[in-house]
Amino acid sequence: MTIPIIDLSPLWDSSSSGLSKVAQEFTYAFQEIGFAYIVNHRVPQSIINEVFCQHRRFHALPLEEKNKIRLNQWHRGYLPLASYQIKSESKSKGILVEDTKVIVKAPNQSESFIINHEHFEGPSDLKEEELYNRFIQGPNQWPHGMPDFREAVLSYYHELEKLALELTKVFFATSQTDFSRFAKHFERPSIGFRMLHYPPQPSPIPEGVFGSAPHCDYGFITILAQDDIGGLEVKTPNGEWISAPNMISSNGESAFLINLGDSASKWTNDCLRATPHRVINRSGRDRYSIVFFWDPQLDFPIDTRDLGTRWCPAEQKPNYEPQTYGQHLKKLLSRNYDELYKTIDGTSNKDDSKVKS
Ligand SMILES: O=C(O)CCC(=O)C(=O)O
Ligand SMILES: [Fe+2]
Repeated sequence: MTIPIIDLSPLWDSSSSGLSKVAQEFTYAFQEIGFAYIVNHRVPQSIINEVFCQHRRFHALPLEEKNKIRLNQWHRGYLPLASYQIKSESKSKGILVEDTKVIVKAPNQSESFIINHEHFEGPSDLKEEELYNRFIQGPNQWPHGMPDFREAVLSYYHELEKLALELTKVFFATSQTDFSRFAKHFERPSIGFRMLHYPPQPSPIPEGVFGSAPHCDYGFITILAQDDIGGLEVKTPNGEWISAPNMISSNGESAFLINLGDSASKWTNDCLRATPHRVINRSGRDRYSIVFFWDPQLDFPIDTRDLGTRWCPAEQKPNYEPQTYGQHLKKLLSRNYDELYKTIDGTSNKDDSKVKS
């Protein structure tokens, strides 16, 4: 099984036939393997090159400097090497990740710089300080004295916002649902942005030690850029791990890899896959990647019925109870970052949205 390549060119002529063509390829990719390369994405290569250059600069800083912006309670800042361990129990059709609990023996062998969306959500009569106290709402942290870093990160981030919105339209086209009905939920999306550095893992690599342990993403659509080191692997529906290296398209530009998170899979009643993936850096060299998590607003209701009957016939009960995206995300994040969140939220981490049969 291979990861399909989706050419986005037909999208750019703004015709409905172009959207349908891409949506067809998207449906195939996400019903089958749950990952795809996208080419002709219109993100300038110069912006991609510059953000990777700044990414390397940031991670080359002394630890003491990076620790000045250590990850805060709003999930923004620097997350040091091997500081958290994945306990995700996410599941997508036919591919269980539960077994990862048994085999993950060490924290992730990576360090990250993380920012999230910079706007504040909630009732407009709340003061900004009050909004800061709400779940994952708060200011980003930036390294001191590195304006070029901030500029490069934000240029790339804004390009990916535009691309993600186009991919969202494709997602709704796969459901034969009109995007305009949902557009307001993506006016202030929840965005997670993570620049990961994976130092070489010392050989021999013990079983159960990962750069990134097997997991499914939590949210809606993920757009990944990576250097040419390799190490990302994707679990196919028959249980095989296949590698998903960087791909340079025929026009000389880097392709992006896209995948869906659990909330998109739940939304489509498990018809489109959120596929487990992992990173093991066997290369002997440093690996750098940039992950852009594009998710709806926190108060967005994830309800299969809203997508019509494409994924769940009217007479069938959907697999999940409706839930807001915030409820879904909070449970998954607090499970994997419990030390960080236990002070913020005393509620249960159990995912209780699955309909009991
Ligand atoms: O670094 C990568 O290639 C993948 C990272 C990843 O899967 C994640 O952060 O969710
Ligand atoms: Fe991931």
